[in-house]
Amino acid sequence: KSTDISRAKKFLREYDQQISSVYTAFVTAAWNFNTNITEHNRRIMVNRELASSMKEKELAHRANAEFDWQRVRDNDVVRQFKFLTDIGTAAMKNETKLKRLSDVKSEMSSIYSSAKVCLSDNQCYSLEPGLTRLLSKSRDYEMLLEAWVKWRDATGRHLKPLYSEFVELINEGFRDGGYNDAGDAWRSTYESETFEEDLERLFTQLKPLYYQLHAYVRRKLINIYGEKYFPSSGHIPAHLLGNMWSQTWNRIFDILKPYDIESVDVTATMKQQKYTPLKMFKVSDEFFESLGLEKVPQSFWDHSMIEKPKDREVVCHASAWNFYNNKDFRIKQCTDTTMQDLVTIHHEMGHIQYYLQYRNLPTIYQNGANPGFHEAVGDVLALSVSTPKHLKKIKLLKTAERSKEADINFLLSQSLSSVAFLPFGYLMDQWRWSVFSGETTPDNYNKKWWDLRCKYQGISPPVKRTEEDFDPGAKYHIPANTPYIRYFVSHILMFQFHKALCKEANETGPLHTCDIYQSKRAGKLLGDVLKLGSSKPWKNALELIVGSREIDAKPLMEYFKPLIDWLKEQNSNETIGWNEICPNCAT
Ligand SMILES: O=C(CCC(O)(O)[C@H](Cc1ccccc1)NC(=O)c1ccccc1)N[C@@H](Cc1c[nH]c2ccccc12)C(=O)O
Ligand SMILES: [Zn+2]
Repeated sequence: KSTDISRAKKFLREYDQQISSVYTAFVTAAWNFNTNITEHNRRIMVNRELASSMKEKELAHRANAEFDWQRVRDNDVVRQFKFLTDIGTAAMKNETKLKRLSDVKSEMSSIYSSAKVCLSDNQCYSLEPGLTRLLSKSRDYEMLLEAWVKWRDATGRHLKPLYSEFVELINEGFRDGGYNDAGDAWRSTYESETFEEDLERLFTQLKPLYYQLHAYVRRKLINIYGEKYFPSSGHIPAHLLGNMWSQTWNRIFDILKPYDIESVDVTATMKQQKYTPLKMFKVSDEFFESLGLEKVPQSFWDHSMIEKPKDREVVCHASAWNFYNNKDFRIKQCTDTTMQDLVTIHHEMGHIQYYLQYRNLPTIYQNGANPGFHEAVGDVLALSVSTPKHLKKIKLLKTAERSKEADINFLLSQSLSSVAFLPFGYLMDQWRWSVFSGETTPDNYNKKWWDLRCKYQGISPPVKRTEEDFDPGAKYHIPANTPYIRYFVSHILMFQFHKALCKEANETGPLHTCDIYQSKRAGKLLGDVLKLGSSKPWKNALELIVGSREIDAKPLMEYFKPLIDWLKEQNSNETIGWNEICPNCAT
């Protein structure tokens, strides 16, 4: 076996050329299925995915057979070989099972994305935009309850058998790939021995902030809906928080807002100014360009799907696509004209910016420094866009007064989408890792889910749940098999990035008023980190942007400091927190 550097580099060039063409073929088929859900498109996608796995397997096998690559005296070559020989489920020995794995996953995706529910108003709704709008706007307890239950009937209930089969297959695949189970493989992408302890420490650090917010919101909701709906255990019924999964609460800001001044939710103004999805994407693209970062190419505007088509079923959940040909990058999103969707657009455009920044790296390095980095890029810019100062600049707000009341209103609004999210972002993969490890079996999927939801989020199911239900399956990322801890990591990272970029932009005020718009220095610092892709360990990338190698919750706490003090005052007569066990949970 060779350790010759030039021979190894020649193999890597061949690898890059071969793997990028099978990825382009697969991604194209996946795009066609996601933007037109038919059995025909599903089959083509499954076949292309198999071909891609076969190619990964063949090239990994050749790499191990021809090279003693761990001993090549070039760290970059060794890193590329380490990644390309780690092929995950593509190592599955039984190819029939590998095809079944792909079939089950695409069938779950079809069921979830085509699901509709008909309510007692004799209307039938998809998740987007119908149920999403209803969950945000309705203040009718029974209406919200019907939508919450029927969505779970239409998705989770049907998915449970498929998901339990899926778990067996994906675990077998990853075991053949050298891992204990799928969770072990997913956690390995963070290249850290202490990953789980680090997460636990971060969550514990942030709990007090979440508990204060929870107590404030619970009091406000009791005042609106009445004491009788709220269990004595201290939990908040899950369907009252403005979101189908209670993961972000910003959509009920209007009933939570502390001071009656101009609202920072500019949805109404966007509608008045006849904002279209295209205009919203242009606003986002212009922000990236103002930092001296890349604009999206014309092909992005030609091929993206930014509105829900009327004539076919599509996967509406937003996503950003790299076609691995250095020129084709797209977003698929069923955009609604809301402030929330303007933030989501920045999130997706952040993925595209990462693609554009690392497009010239070898394919094997075209990933985030870690998955949390990829999720954080757009959200960092959204922190600047959401400031009253910026919204005034783009004429979505008339005044941007700096007052204590305005600051509290703004910080509360921001906390409803980032602080409220933390326990959900943390628990999703606690549940999934326990399923992959075998600790949670199909006969207690739902019990484990509600134990975690009750314990970490302090929410409870509004009606009794059983093991016929499969409530995790009602959230996109479970049937889509998309890891979720990346969003928890990104929610911490984004405030570290924000603090570093604000300093670079010479923004001196309080962190929550900082807007990095048009700062070429901030853009340069961010761009240099994104250009690394996954070519360096993520702690190196983190050190480059924030000057430390550790994920740290302090910038998040600093950002919300004024709010924490205010919430403690507001909650002086409240019982903070809730009992571990919650009512209505699976018996
Ligand atoms: O799922 C998304 C956005 C969709 C995505 O951009 O993360 C998308 C998900 C996906 C992954 C894999 C296949 C299909 C869809 N991820 C990407 O498009 C993507 C792009 C490049 C690299 C990795 C992922 N957001 C999460 C959570 C979230 C993100 N930002 C937030 C801000 C506040 C609150 C919640 C969130 C959610 O909706 O629960
Ligand atoms: Zn994302």
